[in-house]
Amino acid sequence: MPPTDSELSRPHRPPPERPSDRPYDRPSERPSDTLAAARERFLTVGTVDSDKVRETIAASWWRSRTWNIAADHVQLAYDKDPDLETPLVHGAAPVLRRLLEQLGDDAVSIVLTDADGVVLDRRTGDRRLEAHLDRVQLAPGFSYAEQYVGTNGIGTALEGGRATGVFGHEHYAENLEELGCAGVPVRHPVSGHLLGVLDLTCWSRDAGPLLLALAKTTAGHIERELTTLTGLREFALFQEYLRACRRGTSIVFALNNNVVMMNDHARQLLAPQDQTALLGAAAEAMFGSRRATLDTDLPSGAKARMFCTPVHTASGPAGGVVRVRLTEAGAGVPLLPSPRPALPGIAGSGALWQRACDDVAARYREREWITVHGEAGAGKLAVLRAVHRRHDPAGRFHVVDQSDPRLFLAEVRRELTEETSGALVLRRIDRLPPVTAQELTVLLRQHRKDAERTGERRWVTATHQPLDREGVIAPLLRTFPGAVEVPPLRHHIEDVRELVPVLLAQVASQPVPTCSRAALQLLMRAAWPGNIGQLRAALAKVVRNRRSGVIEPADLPPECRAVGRRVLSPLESLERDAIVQSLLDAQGHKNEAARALGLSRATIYRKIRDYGIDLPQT
Ligand SMILES: Nc1ncnc2c1ncn2[C@@H]1O[C@H](COP(=O)(O)OP(=O)(O)OP(=O)(O)O)[C@@H](O)[C@H]1O
Repeated sequence: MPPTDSELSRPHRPPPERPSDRPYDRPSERPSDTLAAARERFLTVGTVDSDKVRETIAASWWRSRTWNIAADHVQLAYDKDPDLETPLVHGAAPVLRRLLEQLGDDAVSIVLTDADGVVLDRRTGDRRLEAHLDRVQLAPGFSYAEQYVGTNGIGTALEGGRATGVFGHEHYAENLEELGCAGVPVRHPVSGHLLGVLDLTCWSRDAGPLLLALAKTTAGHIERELTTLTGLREFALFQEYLRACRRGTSIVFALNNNVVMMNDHARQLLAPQDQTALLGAAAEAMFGSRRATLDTDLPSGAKARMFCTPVHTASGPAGGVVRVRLTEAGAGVPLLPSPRPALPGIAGSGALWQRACDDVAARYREREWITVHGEAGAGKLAVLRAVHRRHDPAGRFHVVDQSDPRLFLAEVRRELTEETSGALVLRRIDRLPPVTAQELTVLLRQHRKDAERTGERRWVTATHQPLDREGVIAPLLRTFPGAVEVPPLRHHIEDVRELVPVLLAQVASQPVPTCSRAALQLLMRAAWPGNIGQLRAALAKVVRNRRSGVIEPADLPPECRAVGRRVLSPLESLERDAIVQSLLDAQGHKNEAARALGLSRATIYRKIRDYGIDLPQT
């Protein structure tokens, strides 16, 4: 049955003590002039009345302000040619048609957007509402992402990754104040990727709890259509992939527009830039309908032979499976699998993170003295500790911190006289006063000479954060023949998924809380300038208030909710890793990095901007 005006309308009850932000947002139940006054105060004085404004809305207002949205007029992005040949548009079409028939000429508009908030489809049976939506440009081609419009049902649902209602004066832009919107994210049924938003919009005075309930049901119906459409195709692809994996020890990929599958051999044997190059070549080969064998030169210098098998179903192409044989190894790429056992106590499988761990482990085996550098909280000490524990679980692991420079040298001297084959870490040597750094240099040089004579197996390492100039510690750095960089968290952001349970286990007592998918999405989109250390501190803050159960977006501190980036697909993460590595190899020279990857100059600049890659200047 279609909902009627009376079903959608809101019961008038007295306002609650505090606004609720329960699992899904509900329309405001307080008089609209109170909310209007709260909004006015926020816009003029910059304070939020937390007893009058729901938390989700307040967080979104802050984001809107960060994006410099003008509240009195909005400037929307317009895409004159949005992609309408997508599974989302096809899957949604019958569902939207049925709903419009049910709604008849009720004043409710059905809107479908893509993952960037660009309106793909809008259906309305009511002329007056339709004309108003045209005036506020809630129309095909215009983006209702929060960064253009501020708080609204579409953009705010996209930012939070969950069903969200925005009603009347809760909108940031004043020309939306007459509307009530309920936006629900629509996800790909297999990959879980965000595809877009289903939004229902009506006059604010008509909006009630049923609007959000109806939007959720409709989004559910679209996802079910997508399951039928894509389920068969992806199931066929998965079966073919498993068959290829079972056949032997070769590298296997399977891919289509939505999913990339890659077996362990691919991860272990291929450098990130080679993975990207192979996936690119495979994607092209998949356009054909026949099996193909291709020989490819990879960026690392390796050569590969690819056996591509397209997969078809009765309803069309489903993607393809590729087996790869490396015919020649490239620089630093082994031809045989090297099983990579997990390091104790730490998480992370992103390409750059793994590379840093492998590098430290290789230096450990040689007992090469190294410095480990990287941004604050990137995990420098954690990697050193884990590598040492893995090889010598009972061995001595001693850390000397620079926090008290007067005691620092005495402690290092004492430690160096210990007879041990354990590890010594000099932490944050960039903060040592110049005199201490000089004395330490002399002490270590002398010890190295003695150690070479006696064959001592002690492993001496130091950590430091990025240096503007090496300056006074240059001689100290030269005492360490090797250096390894630990990447910032934003360069292996997908590892947040693995890090969160490990960090929660560190900071919470039993039973350890878990993290909902929506909260995880937010954590994966935050900037984390303080890296893993900051993520750990944020989770410690959360568990002080929630000792068990499931962590939801509302539990997260504000720093996690000022989000600015979308979650990358597996293929995009690989590409981002390859670009970062190539830039590092080229000392930051973008043209050189583009050449090594076979990209044009314009493309690498665009990708650096899109992925938010921000490397220290060299
Ligand atoms: N991969 C990881 N898995 C689990 N916990 C980690 C990981 N990396 C870092 N941590 C935790 O994050 C916190 C910060 O890490 P760590 O102290 O190693 O950073 P750092 O780079 O040495 O910091 P600083 O720059 O301040 O010296 C620590 O509590 C550490 O245990």
